[in-house]
Amino acid sequence: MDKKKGSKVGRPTAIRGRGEAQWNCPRWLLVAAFGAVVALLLATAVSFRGFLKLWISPWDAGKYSGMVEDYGCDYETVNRLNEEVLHPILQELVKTSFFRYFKVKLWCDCPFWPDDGMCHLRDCSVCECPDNEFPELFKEPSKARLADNMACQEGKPQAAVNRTLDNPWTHDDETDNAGMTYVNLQLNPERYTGYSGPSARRIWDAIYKENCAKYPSKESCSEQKVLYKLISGLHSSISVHIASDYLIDEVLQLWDENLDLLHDRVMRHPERIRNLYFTFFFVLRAVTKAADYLEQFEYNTGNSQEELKTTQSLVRELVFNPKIRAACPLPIDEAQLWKGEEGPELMHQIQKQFRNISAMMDCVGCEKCRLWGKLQVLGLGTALDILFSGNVTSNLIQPLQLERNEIIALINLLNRLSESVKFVHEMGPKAEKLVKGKVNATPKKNSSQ
Ligand SMILES: Cc1cc2nc3c(=O)[nH]c(=O)nc-3n(C[C@H](O)[C@H](O)[C@H](O)COP(=O)(O)OP(=O)(O)OC[C@H]3O[C@@H](n4cnc5c(N)ncnc54)[C@H](O)[C@@H]3O)c2cc1C
Repeated sequence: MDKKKGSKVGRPTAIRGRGEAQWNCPRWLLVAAFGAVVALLLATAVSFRGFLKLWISPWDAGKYSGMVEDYGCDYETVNRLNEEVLHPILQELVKTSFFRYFKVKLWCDCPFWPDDGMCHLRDCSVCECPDNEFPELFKEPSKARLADNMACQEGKPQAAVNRTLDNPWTHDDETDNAGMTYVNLQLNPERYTGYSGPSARRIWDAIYKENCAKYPSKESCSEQKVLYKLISGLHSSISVHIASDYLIDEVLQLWDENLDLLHDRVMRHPERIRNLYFTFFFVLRAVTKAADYLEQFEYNTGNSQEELKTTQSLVRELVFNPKIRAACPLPIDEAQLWKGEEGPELMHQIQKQFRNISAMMDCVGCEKCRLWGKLQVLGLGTALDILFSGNVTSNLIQPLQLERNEIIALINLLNRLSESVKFVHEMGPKAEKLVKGKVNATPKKNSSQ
């Protein structure tokens, strides 16, 4: 049948009865009408999903429900466990004199490029401890690591990756006292410092592009993905701390939360939240795996016996906590990683990447960010050491040996992550509603203009 003729015949007219008009309707018109209805239904579903996403809290909407990746524990349980058990213990623990002093070299030159960082705010600087403030016992190294007198890595990027160390994941060495200072972490909280721009961007770019690409290839192995998730989770945590303690007014020195920033940098990227939880759990897993070692460690600072007992009992409460063990009984099985022939080579490669990241902390152009960057990367390196060292060639397994500074870094890192998880859980939904409210309040452009 010719198309023109067909279309004329099919068009319903006023003089035809209803039934006639339906029967004579051409097939193309029915198909078009059906298509339109399907499209309408799809559009409604999509916009309803968008509506749900914006108005229901991300926890309620199931955005972050279910299992934390690679861990036998769901988000709700992690949040509850953190708020009821971990956060209160850790907050107490990091105030003790053992855990509040961190030994650090703050003034090494960047081994990768000329220093270009500038941070003008006074909150960029770190107030170092006067010599008489930190515990006398801390002046002695806690244990003899391979003493190789590692100095700063100036101008020797390779030196940062070729050393033979006890902890092959990091390049910090507590036995070398030259240029080391002690910092009271309680007086130098990680918070907004104003450090940003090309210097900060260059470091994050170098970390992600050169040392832990998100997915270097489609076949990218689980081990590479773990490294990416850990760094991304740490990055999320730093952003959360900036958002939770932000300088709203420099003149008035007014500090408050910045929920826009929280939303922009973290909440609107579900993957970054997932990585934060992953990193939190990873470090917690390391702490509980090293429970016996941590329990036995010498926490004496020369202060009162009372304080020593408090520190020891808080450590025990943390590492042997039955609620933690009962709540999430199936953690990541680290023995599943580094399998196969290429296991040892892969381990060396990823250790080298991580040491590069560690060395890159000397390029951070803001003192306080450098302090916390170094501490947290050392904490992550310690967690990696606890969980992975010795997994590749079982005949080389050595008993765990940690330096005092590594334990301080590990526990302070866990505390920072615990704070971030708590803030995201409590303030995330509010940040999302706030941003949605602003979007709704924006006057719509007049269509006739
Ligand atoms: C080690 C280090 C420590 C720092 N500490 C502080 C501090 O204590 N206080 C302070 O005020 N500033 C700190 N900064 C600076 C801060 O991290 C930001 O770089 C700065 O605030 C500028 O932020 P931005 O919006 O440009 O994005 P950035 O946070 O610099 O992010 C750069 C890019 O990385 C990607 N990205 C961001 N977050 C993630 C994530 N979670 N996972 C994967 N990719 C991501 C995005 O593509 C983003 O555009 C630190 C920087 C570094 C490198």
